[in-house]
Amino acid sequence: MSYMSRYRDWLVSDYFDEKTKEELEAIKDNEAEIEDRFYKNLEFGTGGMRGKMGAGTNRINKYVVRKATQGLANYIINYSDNGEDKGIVIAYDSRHNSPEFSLEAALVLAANGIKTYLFTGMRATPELSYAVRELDAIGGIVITASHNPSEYNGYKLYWEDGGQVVPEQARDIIAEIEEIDDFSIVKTMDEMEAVNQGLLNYIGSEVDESYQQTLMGVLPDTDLAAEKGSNLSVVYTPLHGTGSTVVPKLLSNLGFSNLNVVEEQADGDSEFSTVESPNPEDRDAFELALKLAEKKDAEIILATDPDCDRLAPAVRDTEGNYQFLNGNETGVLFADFLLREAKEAGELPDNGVIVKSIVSTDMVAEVAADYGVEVLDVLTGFKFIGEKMTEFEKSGDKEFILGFEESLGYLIGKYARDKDAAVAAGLVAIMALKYKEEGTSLLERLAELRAEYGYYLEDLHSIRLEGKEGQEIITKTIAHLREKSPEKIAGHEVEVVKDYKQSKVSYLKEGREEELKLPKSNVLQYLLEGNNKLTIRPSGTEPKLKFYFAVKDKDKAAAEKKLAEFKEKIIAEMDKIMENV
Ligand SMILES: O=P(O)(O)OC[C@H]1O[C@H](O)[C@H](O)[C@@H](O)[C@@H]1O
Repeated sequence: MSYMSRYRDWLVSDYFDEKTKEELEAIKDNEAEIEDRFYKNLEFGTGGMRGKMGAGTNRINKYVVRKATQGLANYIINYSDNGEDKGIVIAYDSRHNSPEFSLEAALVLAANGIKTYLFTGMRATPELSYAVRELDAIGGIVITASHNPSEYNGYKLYWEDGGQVVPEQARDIIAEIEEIDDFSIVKTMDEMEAVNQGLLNYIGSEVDESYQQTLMGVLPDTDLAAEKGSNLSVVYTPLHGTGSTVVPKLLSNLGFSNLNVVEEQADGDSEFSTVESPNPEDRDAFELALKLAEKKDAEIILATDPDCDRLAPAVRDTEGNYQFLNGNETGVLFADFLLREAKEAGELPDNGVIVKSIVSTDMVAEVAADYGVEVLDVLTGFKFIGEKMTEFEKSGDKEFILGFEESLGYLIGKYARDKDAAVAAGLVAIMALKYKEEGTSLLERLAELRAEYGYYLEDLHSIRLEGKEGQEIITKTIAHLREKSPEKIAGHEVEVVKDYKQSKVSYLKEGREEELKLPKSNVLQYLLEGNNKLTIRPSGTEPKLKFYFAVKDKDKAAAEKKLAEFKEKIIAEMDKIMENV
């Protein structure tokens, strides 16, 4: 069906409400907008289904949520053992329509005879991951668009181990969703009736309590925090999101009583009105936190994204300035700290493993190697880290120590299968306190590690390319690079090309090829002479083409210079390619 006929369908069908029709009527003279809203169905990407809210098949709205949930219900009925009784846990964040979409999803499941557990207020994504395991459910849904701007919402899907569904399973679920070509066959039922029949169950504080206890249980040095936590001055911002339901409580339970929360951002405001984008990767999001930190003389600042699965820390240096730690730096510091502590306690497993994404720093492998700990690479997306954890749990082959991604996601402990900014916030505070007690600091420790293992520096450049046209540019750019593989990038000779879509590593000097052992994905990675690395991939969560730069050099000045030149040249080269595709 063409986008125009789909559009007309929505306008005339009795199934869609008046508000939806009015919204669609208003764009009747804007063919580009009609095309963008109807040329396809909203897709499942890295982090589930995510898009702008609004009427249309390529937007997120109650109809698309209902349809996706009917597909999920069919999948549960057709493929799972006893999934109807085990049920689905549903959580949501602070966005517009999040409570409504959650209830819609719950009622579709209930109408299909599937039990649901719905949180009574906004909750952090990692708490959902924990709750799926804790309640022994068949899966979970989180209504969130994570760190995207306020006009977005989304639908993250979890399976019974607490991890987001991985591609193979997602394909089967998507097939069920795609089979529904008529919205009106989607089942739903009355809320009270669902409650009375025991199909809809509201949950809240009891899960919060056991989640908090669990977090306390996996964190190291809680005695130190209980005794001396008040010595560390901490500023925290949930950036208007769900972090406010868990992080302040955790930090205070741990003993960090000298905690100041950015009041203006602690309210769950769906507009995220104090920030341009609620993404802790953006320095601008820290403006209010920095002001408060200066006022309160804070030693660390912690910021979490709206669904509280990403954490960005900033640390005060000896000159009183705040230095941001990116996901790679934080991941390396976590690995170093956890491994050192485990070794000192005589608890270092001999089959320990750290799992990270292919675009996260290789420095961690050097740190881990000194402890005899393996580092495993997976594709971008914490679901792949969660998948590995479940494999280890089943086989007993490896002992999971840490999972992290450069995109500010971390997990320690096996209580969840998604990244947890709350546990990461607790760990940063504990580490900052411990180093302070030892007369050093997080920044000094990072400098020591770089002095020991080499100065690794990484950076990310993203180009936002919206809509159908944007997607085409992204696809064509990567296809062009795949076809005309460059011999040199930014003046550096290309030594190795990893093409994750074709599952192929090419060693250009030796003229040999090997098979790549990861699932297929549209990623190109170039290893260049002089310890430089470039990775290119489309974002699976936002309309962006992403370039990841990684360099290594002898010291800070050399690495910074190298990275700056590398980045500048590559951006110019890519701009040229993109202009001509
Ligand atoms: O680069 P993207 O595909 O947008 O993904 C970036 C990140 O997005 C979300 O936060 C996912 O949960 C992460 O696992 C992923 O690393």
